[in-house]
Amino acid sequence: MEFEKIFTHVDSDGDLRLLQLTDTHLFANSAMGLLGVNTLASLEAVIAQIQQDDIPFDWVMATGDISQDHSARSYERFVETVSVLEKPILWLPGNHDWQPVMHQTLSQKGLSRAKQLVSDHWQLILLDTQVTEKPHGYLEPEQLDFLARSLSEYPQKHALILMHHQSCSIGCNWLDQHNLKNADAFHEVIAPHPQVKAVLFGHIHQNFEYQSAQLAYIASPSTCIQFLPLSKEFALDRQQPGYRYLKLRANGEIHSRVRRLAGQQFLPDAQSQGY
Ligand SMILES: Nc1ncnc2c1ncn2[C@@H]1O[C@@H]2COP(=O)(O)O[C@H]2[C@H]1O
Ligand SMILES: [Fe+2]
Repeated sequence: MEFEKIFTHVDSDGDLRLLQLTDTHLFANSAMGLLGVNTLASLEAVIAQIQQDDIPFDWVMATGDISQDHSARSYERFVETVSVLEKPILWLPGNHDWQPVMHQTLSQKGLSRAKQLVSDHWQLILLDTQVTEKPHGYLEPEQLDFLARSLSEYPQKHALILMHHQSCSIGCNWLDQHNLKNADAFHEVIAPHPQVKAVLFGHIHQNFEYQSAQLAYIASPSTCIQFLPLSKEFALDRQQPGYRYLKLRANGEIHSRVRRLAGQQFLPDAQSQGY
């Protein structure tokens, strides 16, 4: 597999500004929902919120589970809906995505295939952790090699690593069984590279931030349904859909926050036991 790279230049303040959108779980049929939440309507509401918030950003990062039904139409809907932001989008696959259709459709709709973004002070590395038709994640040797190579290539630039699955425990037992299975191998690769500042992920459908001795682990709410933090068993949250904003400073600091929709418009079916 070929890993494409993009070079980008940021304005004089040196900050690289990102929006994270994750786990949109879209369908071909715009009337369909996940556990009672219409996923296209909730994504549209999040996009409208972003426009209203009017925060300056340069790139959109889509961290997986774009589609819930594997259809080309669901991927088209993603691009059509997010394109109103008029910003470039980079993406990586989640456990629910169907990569043959995902690659083809997103490329046809004009999205880059790049998995490395190199800026003045930062590089972003987007990894594929998908294990076909399994909810947990795994980094194949090819992905670990790509990561190691990219980090060695730019030792002077701060690094943000993006992937779908969590490489640390998040305190939800039922979700932690669907984690990155070879997190040890991942941590071995990044250990000699102190420029790695954070790993940004999706999958857990909740806000999450944890700073370890070496790096920060950061996740964002889904644009549809939310899982209850710190719950042993499957449990939904009444928190609303949202997105994350990140400002990557020239000095290596990350300033970030989560923004959720106001109100209670998107509430999942409280009786649901999973999907
Ligand atoms: N009740 C459940 N128990 C365990 N796993 C579940 C349950 N319901 C859904 N899942 C899986 O857990 C995953 C977590 O987020 P995903 O969006 O990847 O999709 C979810 C399903 O694949
Ligand atoms: Fe998901």
